[in-house]
Amino acid sequence: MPRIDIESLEDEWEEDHHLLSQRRRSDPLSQAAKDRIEDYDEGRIVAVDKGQVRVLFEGEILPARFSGAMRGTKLVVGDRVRVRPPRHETDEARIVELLARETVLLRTADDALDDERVVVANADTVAVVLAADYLDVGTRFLDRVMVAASVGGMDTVLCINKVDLVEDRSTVAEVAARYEAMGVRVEVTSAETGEGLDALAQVLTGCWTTFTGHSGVGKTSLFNRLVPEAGRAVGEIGRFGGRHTTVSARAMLIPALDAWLVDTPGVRSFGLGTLRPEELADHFPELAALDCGLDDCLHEGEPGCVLRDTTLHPARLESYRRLLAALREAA
Ligand SMILES: Nc1nc2c(ncn2[C@@H]2O[C@H](COP(=O)(O)OP(=O)(O)OP(=O)(O)O)[C@@H](O)[C@H]2O)c(=O)[nH]1
Ligand SMILES: [Zn+2]
Repeated sequence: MPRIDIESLEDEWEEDHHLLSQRRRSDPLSQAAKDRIEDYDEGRIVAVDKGQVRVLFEGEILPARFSGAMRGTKLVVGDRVRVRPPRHETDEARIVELLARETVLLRTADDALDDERVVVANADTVAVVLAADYLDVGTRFLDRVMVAASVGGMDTVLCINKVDLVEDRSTVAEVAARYEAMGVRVEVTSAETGEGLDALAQVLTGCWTTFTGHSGVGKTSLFNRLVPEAGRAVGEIGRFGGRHTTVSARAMLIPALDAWLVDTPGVRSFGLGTLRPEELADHFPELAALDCGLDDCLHEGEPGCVLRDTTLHPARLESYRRLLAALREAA
């Protein structure tokens, strides 16, 4: 499998985006044109590359261009849009309007919440894949993604993969229980032996799920097991090449499950938007449930803070403190 230079791909992505923004136009639309737009049916963006998109429209994946009025709008995978269908054989579909986003996943840490930072819109779930033999490092990453998912309005699912590699499963069980207690759904899997894959498939059914996880945890292997026809599904958006040749996200359908899996290559961490330090606790389920009775308490051991009397898992407390420090620095 060819290795890619993520830094240079990200630079390229930024350049493309810059070019697109320079073409920004702001022609006001006539009322008649607005009325026409409202008549068009909805589609869903399934791939974005260099300002070109593919849209799922009436069961088909079509290449599409932006209408003039859409210039300067950055579309992302998962966006709901209105589509003017192709009018003749050599015509392309046109995206005429972006509809409001219900959820967002942001790229990069601690940035302002703006369109340029959205990598995926309207996904239901973020699935974090961790390797069973690497849970210490993994849970720190998971804790950040859980906050990003919560800020963006999505649920988190934890997938502990490579469970065939650990003999003693007590750590896996402890981590699973820790997160289940917070209301996170946990699936324990092996892409090698097939363990847990049916349960994972169930979680994905009928949803748009964004997969994330460090390199080597087994995301591709899980995809390949879940989507035996992955080659074909990818082929449908073939112009964008294999998964390592595109820098934006794209979605793949598992037809049998009506599940869309979103791949976000080149995104190394997820941003927390414009979250203020005093809001962080709202996105830690164990802390959100606490009521200190103190205004804007950061739960750092202030006199009277209930955290003093609460047994928060030490690893979660450490994650909380680290993210708090990061948010303070960004503020
Ligand atoms: N033993 C074992 N090996 C696995 C499992 N899942 C994946 N692997 C192996 O781990 C290595 C990395 O797997 P990938 O699926 O490429 O991991 P990835 O998360 O897609 O990695 P990137 O593409 O770099 O982000 C490969 O050699 C896989 O065969 C598993 O459940 N058990
Ligand atoms: Zn407090």
